[in-house]
Amino acid sequence: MHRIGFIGCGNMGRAMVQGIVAQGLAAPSDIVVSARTQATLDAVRESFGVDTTLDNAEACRASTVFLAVKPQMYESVIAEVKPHLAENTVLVSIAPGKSLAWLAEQSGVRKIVRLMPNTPAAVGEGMTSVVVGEACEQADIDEVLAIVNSFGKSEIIPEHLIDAASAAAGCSPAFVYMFIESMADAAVLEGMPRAQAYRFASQAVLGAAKMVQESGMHPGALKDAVCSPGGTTIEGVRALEQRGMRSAVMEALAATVAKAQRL
Ligand SMILES: NC(=O)C1=CN([C@@H]2O[C@H](COP(=O)(O)OP(=O)(O)OC[C@H]3O[C@@H](n4cnc5c(N)ncnc54)[C@H](OP(=O)(O)O)[C@@H]3O)[C@@H](O)[C@H]2O)C=CC1
Ligand SMILES: O=C(O)[C@@H]1CCC=N1
Repeated sequence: MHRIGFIGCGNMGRAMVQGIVAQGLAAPSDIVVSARTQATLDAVRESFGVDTTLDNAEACRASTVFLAVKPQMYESVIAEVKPHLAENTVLVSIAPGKSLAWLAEQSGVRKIVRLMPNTPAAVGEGMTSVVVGEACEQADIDEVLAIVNSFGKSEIIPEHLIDAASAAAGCSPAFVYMFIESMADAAVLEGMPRAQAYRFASQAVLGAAKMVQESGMHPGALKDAVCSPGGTTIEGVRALEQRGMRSAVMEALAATVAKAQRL
């Protein structure tokens, strides 16, 4: 594995660095991270032993450079590092709303990959969508896939699907955490201690997700198998449907897509 650069190391950058280091894909000394503040760099170095710098140009001395700053910072950070990006660098964007064409125009870089990762990368259970720019060679693609597969699963998709992929996997962990929190609140309401409620709710979500992935059954059939006739679960299904659960979730994901298109 060649040297990997990260410009920005907040919630998402940190999750990726954590995943890469934990899986041993790259030695910490082969990862260089830049950020805005020394406090972030000290924390990242302390946690993962990677090289750190306040100089974004230093993070560009790598074969693959991740831009892990907020979309609103992309234009200024790209302008700053443009003179330091080598001809053969693979520039990796993780921002919603920034197209391959826009990234190429701003950076002057030929080889560009758009990713949409998610924070479960930190525990090796990420789901990353990968949009490969035309100028990338197979070796570049292999290198990026090796990186993202070190912290979870990935799929190459066409660019027009990235907002859908971002809604379904990039943003959705936030909604799942809200679901887990709500279920735990309900258990606490019934008297269960808070920490125990999080263990129960989170393990149920983990198990249900594995059932979808491994049973080969339709999610609706899996739901039916939980609903005993005249039982307790179907009462809960009715309550959720009365409150428009499916529509609420679809509206939430559609809102993320609409925002990505405004960025
Ligand atoms: N959070 C998530 O779940 C996901 C985020 N993304 C994308 O990842 C990107 C980062 O998001 P996220 O990690 O949540 O944001 P954060 O705000 O947590 O992190 C942003 C990072 O950028 C650094 N930064 C800010 N300005 C500069 C600069 N001028 N030069 C170098 N570094 C700078 C900050 O440094 P400092 O800490 O020192 O202030 C910080 O480390 C965004 O484009 C987002 O859309 C994609 C998928 C999922
Ligand atoms: O909220 C955001 O914009 C980023 C992109 C996907 C998840 N977090």
